[in-house]
Amino acid sequence: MSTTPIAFEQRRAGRLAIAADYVELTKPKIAVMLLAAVAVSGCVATWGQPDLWRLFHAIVGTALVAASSCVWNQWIERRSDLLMKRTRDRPLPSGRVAANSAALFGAVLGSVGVSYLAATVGWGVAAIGAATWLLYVVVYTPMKRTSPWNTAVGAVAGALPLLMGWAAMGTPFDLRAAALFAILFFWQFPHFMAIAWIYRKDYAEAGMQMLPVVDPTGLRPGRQAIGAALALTLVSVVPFLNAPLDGAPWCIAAALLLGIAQLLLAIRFSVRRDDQSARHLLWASLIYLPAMLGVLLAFPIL
Ligand code: HEM
Ligand SMILES: CC(C)=CCC/C(C)=C/CC/C(C)=C/COP(=O)(O)OP(=O)(O)O
Repeated sequence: MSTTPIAFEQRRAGRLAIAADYVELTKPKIAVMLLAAVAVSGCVATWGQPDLWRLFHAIVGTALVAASSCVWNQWIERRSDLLMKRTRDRPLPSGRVAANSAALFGAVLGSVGVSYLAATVGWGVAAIGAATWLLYVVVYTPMKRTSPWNTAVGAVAGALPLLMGWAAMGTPFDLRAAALFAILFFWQFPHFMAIAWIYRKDYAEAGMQMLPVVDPTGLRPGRQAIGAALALTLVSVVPFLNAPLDGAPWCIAAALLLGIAQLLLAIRFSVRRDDQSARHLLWASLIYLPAMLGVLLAFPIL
């Protein structure tokens, strides 16, 4: 029996939709920003002259392990995601992907990713990847239901991949590596306090103990956003100190400017504690990080 063009097109559209669901399970937007940060970390570790093959392997391996962690995070939260408007249409709660298939997908991605890292850039990087996976999936994800300190744990998991990019270059950890880690760690507080404020009702309904749920006045979330934005601004100049490069003053000025702009929006959010100021802070965080990564990347060139 011959296949009509319409039936062929329908099957193709169906296959594409399934593929899109599996991609969605890996949280691709977060992954893109995270992998950009890993790449920049590799560049900073080698003063702008990374071994491009090692960097490529670090990015591919980190992408696989991070994707696996996001699939498992959604597998664990497949029921609570159904309770939140923001997440109820995800592939698992909506039923478009079966729980078993997602678990298998996540397991394959994770084991291939850790093995790939071990084979290409070494066991050290693979071990950081596995530890980050465990922290995100086994510690952070259940902790969202029990303590507002979950964000601090999630922020460690979010920042550790930077050390994977660094270690993949064979450079020993130093003050600059610690500064990069601290930049991504602190960045996540204004980023997430803004998000958690915007979705505080959703989080409360799903039983998630985010800070704006525990403190609906917004005072503590505001203070946490300000404190972290201030720490971020201070630590963001560290990679440019004591460096034998001419562009340091320009990079320090740019880092301070970006940090102060975000800090002002964190202060505004803390004073107003409304959705509009939270949205502005969220946008600022999504502009800040790529801009700061750009400054770090430009440093050896200037
Ligand atoms: C404690 C750590 C973090 C938490 C709890 C968190 C949570 C979230 C949530 C819930 C959203 C969706 C906002 C919406 O739907 O309006 C989001 C967006 C985003 N996050 Fe994060 N995030 C964290 C860390 C990170 C890290 C480490 C990165 C990458 C370096 C990142 C990159 C992004 C990007 C690019 C978006 C916008 C794209 C999107 O809407 O999916 N986040 N984050
Ligand atoms: C190498 C490796 C394993 C890297 C993992 C890095 C990674 C994906 C960190 C995630 C940071 C984070 C806490 C995101 C929010 O998750 P959430 O569960 O609060 O977001 P949601 O509510 O949208 O699901």
